Amino acid sequence: MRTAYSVETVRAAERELMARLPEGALMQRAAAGLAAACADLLGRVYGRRVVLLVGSGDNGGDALHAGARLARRGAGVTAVPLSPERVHEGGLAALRRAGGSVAGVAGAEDLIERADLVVDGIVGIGGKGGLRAEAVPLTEAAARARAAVVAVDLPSGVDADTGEVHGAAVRADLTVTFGTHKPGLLVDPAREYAGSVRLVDIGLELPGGSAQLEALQHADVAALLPVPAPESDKYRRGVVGIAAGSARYPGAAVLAVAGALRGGAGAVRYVGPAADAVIARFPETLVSDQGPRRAGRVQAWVVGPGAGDDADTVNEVLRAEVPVLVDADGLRLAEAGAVRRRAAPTLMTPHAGEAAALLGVSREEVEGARLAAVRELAGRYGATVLLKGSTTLVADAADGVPVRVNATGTGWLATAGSGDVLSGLAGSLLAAGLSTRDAASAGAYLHGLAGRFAADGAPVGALDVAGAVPGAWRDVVSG
Ligand SMILES: NC(=O)C1=CN([C@@H]2O[C@H](COP(=O)(O)OP(=O)(O)OC[C@H]3O[C@@H](n4cnc5c(N)ncnc54)[C@H](O)[C@@H]3O)[C@@H](O)[C@H]2O)[C@@H](O)CC1
Ligand SMILES: [K+]
Repeated sequence: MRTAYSVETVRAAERELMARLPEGALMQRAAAGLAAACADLLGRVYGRRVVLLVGSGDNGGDALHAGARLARRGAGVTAVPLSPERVHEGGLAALRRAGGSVAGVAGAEDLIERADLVVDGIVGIGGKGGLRAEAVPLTEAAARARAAVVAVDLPSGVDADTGEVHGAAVRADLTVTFGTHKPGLLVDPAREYAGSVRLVDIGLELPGGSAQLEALQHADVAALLPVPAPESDKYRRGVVGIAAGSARYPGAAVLAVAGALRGGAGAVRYVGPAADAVIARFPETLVSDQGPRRAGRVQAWVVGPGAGDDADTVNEVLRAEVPVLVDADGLRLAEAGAVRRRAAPTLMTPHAGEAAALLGVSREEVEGARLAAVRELAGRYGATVLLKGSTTLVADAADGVPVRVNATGTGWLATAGSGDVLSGLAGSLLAAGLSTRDAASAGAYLHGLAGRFAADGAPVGALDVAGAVPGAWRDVVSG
């Protein structure tokens, strides 16, 4: 599992460690890791041209000390301090001793254009707001140039704690981060600015249980997925009910069932007006036209995909005493009070547009502040909320529970009906006994991986994604 900690927690851990180490030792660890990452990227260090963009704090200090290491290996290193009156003195002296030079901001754009590598040491976890004006032309020059851009700790200008980007920010090819991931490195839009991320261990000890974010990996998901025991039968494995589709949108029912059949439940019950279409495609489905209450026992419900305006079905499902996943039209039709009053857990799965409608803000606001939006929705509804997107987030209503972030997705998943497959898949995991948080995060993980496998670099349809879920499942459990 990858975890990300808040700036406040990182600072406290750093203070504690620094008190036990000789002065400057921590920065040397950071600089050594940074220099090694730069050397790997350059391939050959000798003779390469490196420009360091140096801010006024310790982030600039890291860049200067790493620059000194590269200069000692034969690179031509030039530091460009953005506020020459405030620069890390020890770092600057080390760079000079190693044969590096210092240039003013005035001619720096030319240097950047000729560089092989630009190191962004403008700001790290001490940054407030977007980049200041004097840095913007330099970072634009870096983006234009053929040089690789390596960000120190964080791309300067992004918000470490929230992943928000207010104003200009550096776009890096690689971010070398120290001690732990910061939330901004895992959540869009900031994540996109970070490029690939390399974590350097500097010996920080972070308090267990206080992470802001968790990103599950194969082994974590494998441990969550249900495995049928020898004595299992279809009912013990769990039955998932799908109340979806309408005369107008029968396809949503088919797609939700397609996802549910691959999600580990022993049987899938379908309730709604698209039974013929469902049976034609998936004859193993148990269908009923009696409405959710009289459809027979289920261990979890999925309601909403393609529901149109059928509020009665949504409300009937919300009165069930089993976990309920609400998606798509169901999100609009479900009353907040009815969701909050439920005794059994609820999982809501909006995309940014649906989340924006529920919160009464614009889609851009949700996309720009995804962590805040998902937490706010979970709190308002007293539910687990899965906010879809390039980095899908899963938040619980309870305070202090790390938000899960899923990064297995691919842009090819942005295809009609893909969300219906996810709702069926996650609902099936709920019926198999996973908690709402685990079902949502394991479902998103498998769905993203299935999207990658099905797409393999080309467009795919939602049924292809459902068809690729077993392959994703096998990949996860086989490590
Ligand atoms: N504290 C530690 O123990 C360690 C810190 N390390 C490095 O130190 C960094 C934190 O250092 P600092 O606390 O000095 O903070 P930073 O260097 O991240 O930034 C603070 C400085 O930048 C200025 N600043 C703030 N916002 C700005 C903006 N938007 N544009 C331009 N300048 C801005 C501030 O006036 C201040 O001088 C980490 O990100 C990491 O790179 C590493 O060396 C590892 C050890
Ligand atoms: K930086």
